[in-house]
Amino acid sequence: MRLAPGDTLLVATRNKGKTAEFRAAFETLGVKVADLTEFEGGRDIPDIVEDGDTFEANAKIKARTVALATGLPALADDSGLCVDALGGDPGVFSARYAGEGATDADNNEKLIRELRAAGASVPEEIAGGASQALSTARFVSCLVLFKPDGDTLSAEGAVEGIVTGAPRGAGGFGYDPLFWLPSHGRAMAELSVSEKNAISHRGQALAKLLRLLGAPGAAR
Ligand SMILES: O=c1nc[nH]c2c1ncn2[C@H]1C[C@H](O)[C@@H](COP(=O)(O)OP(=O)(O)OP(=O)(O)O)O1
Ligand SMILES: [Mg+2]
Repeated sequence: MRLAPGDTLLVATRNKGKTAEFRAAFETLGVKVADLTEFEGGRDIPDIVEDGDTFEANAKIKARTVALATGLPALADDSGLCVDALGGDPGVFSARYAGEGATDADNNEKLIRELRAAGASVPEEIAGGASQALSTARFVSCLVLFKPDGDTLSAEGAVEGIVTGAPRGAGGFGYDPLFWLPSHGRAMAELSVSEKNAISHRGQALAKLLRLLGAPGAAR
């Protein structure tokens, strides 16, 4: 599959934060992005049950569902936060950490509560200037591009950071205000979309996927 300027790529998500990041990345290729709330018939696709055990399984479920419903190639992301002090949780359960229908605020509150209850902390030399550093962690993203002929391409990316109990920034979405980047001295939510794409789990996965598609260096 080739992505050419003027093409529209369907993204199998209802998360506007993800859409904004994909849109910014694909803009550099002249490729338009439409999510499930935007493309013709997208709203009619029922909520997709993400019951896979891995990010890749869930991304494939989302991409396949949308590609088969539309007859067009579809890109999906499944992602989450893996926190060391919680044994890798919430991982694939990140979106529903505080229960089905949980908001980002609910999930962030629960994360801080659980880490405080566990007495988690990070030594200053690792915390990299974070205040209230609670645990090392990584964001993970798996992207799957499902083509209507059944062919799939997938790519994964991860970014390391520190979960803090002191939210910062108003950008991004999800757990971004709690995710401190020692190398940048800022929280993920303090980055612009393009700064985030340049380092994030999703940005790295997308760069790999574009390389697999033969668009070297694009979108970063
Ligand atoms: O860059 C990120 N910055 C902050 N938080 C993030 C990020 N990337 C994933 N996350 C969190 C949000 C959500 O709690 C879960 C993703 O869950 P996930 O099912 O993949 O996405 P979603 O339900 O929001 O949208 P959709 O499934 O329609 O693509 O991990
Ligand atoms: Mg989801």
